[in-house]
Amino acid sequence: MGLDLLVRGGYLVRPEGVARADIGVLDGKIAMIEPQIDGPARMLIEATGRYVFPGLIDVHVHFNEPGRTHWEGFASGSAALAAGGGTLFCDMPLNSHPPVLTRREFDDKLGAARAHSHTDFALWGGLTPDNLEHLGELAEAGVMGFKAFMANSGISEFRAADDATLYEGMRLAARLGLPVAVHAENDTLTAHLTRQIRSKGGASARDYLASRPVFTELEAIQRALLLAQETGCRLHLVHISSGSGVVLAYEAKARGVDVSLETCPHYLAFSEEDLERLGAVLKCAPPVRAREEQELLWNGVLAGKVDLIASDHSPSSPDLKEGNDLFAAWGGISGVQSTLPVLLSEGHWARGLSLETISRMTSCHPAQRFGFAQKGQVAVGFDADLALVDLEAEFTLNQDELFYRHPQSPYLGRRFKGRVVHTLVRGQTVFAEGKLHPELRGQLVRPQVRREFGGSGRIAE
Ligand SMILES: NC(=O)NC(NC(N)=O)C(=O)[O-]
Ligand SMILES: [Zn+2]
Ligand SMILES: [Zn+2]
Repeated sequence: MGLDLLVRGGYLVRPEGVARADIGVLDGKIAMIEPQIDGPARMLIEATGRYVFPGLIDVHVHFNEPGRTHWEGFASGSAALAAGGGTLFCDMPLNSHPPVLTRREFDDKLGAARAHSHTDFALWGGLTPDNLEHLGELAEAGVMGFKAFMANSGISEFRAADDATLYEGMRLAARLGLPVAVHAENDTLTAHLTRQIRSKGGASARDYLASRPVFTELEAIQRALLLAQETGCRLHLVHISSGSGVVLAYEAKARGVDVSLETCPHYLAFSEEDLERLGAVLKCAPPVRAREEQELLWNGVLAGKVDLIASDHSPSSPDLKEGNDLFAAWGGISGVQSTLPVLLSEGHWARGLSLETISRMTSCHPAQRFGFAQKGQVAVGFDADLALVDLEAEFTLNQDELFYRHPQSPYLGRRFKGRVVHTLVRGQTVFAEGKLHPELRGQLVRPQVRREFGGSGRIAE
């Protein structure tokens, strides 16, 4: 059989372990995996000494197109994703404008994503008090699930979901077989504390941290878990920032609540002192936490309690990140390019986190949880979405290496060990040796809904 591509000699990172093998690709799929494949193949990639990960699936990005493309956009966002070994991103329904609350906005975003994305993509729909009657049409259109904010989203046209909206939205989502993802922070308490601190002139990093303490996150997590249990809705907790949050959610999961736990590289890489040092470029909600919470979060990751890691890449135009008033600055950081380097440096090299666990959290689990049946594993029959990594390469992240529309990031100037050298989407190179290969256009990946997807959408151990 003639192959389109042969990836030769790499160490494949697979759920069952890391082992050396060749990969044969035909029509964008992995057609064979053998200790040695002799071809013939139209193209050869020499991967000796490289680690071959399944391409990263980042289930939480804000590329902000259409409507706020001057903040990021599909072209620059997906290029950065690919430079970090990513092959599939899941775009949030905001801060694109208008946000994705109806079929019409879904179609507009789909058109823009097909025209400009260099990798494959899936799309979240929104769940707000304004669009309960549109969830059905969004499901039909192909959203992977519904995203709700329990606290202020920072965007006036995307309103926070009150308890009644969450409850009704979850009931509907359960019937539609789709998950609900929540940004879990208590709106009343964070707004109250913010007002109190602002009225005394508070504006510093410490003031901002004091306005969103861990318990305000825990309260919202707890409430979301109860609502999921009551409605039978599959719940996805986005960006859990604290180890205490992981402990709370994992207990519920162990009791049988259908919940998946996401955290982000910035909560693992940074703590409160870093926010004081770096300022607005590291501002996000929930905020980075105290060292003890950060270590507790690492414990959760090392113990396999965190299902998946996503970037929550949420940039803005640079002017919104200027100044010393931490409350006035845009909340959201640029990191989609750095997920794997952070996990390799701080996880694998610094803490002994296995490569298999890293790839489970960044690829296999996201695919299983959200029903991306063709994605997430280096295995025969799956899409040939691959990230080739030089595990030993050390580098300092420089501005000229960032593919973001605005080359700002809290990771600038940081030292990393473990570098992505080549990324392929469906067997086609999109990034190699520091350069974007812009030819490929991404496709929409629709979720296989629970009923059809091996019956569960649950993450295998
Ligand atoms: N509107 C946003 O993009 N918000 C995001 N911002 C953060 N995390 O600071 C988020 O995911 O909540
Ligand atoms: Zn959020
Ligand atoms: Zn987000």
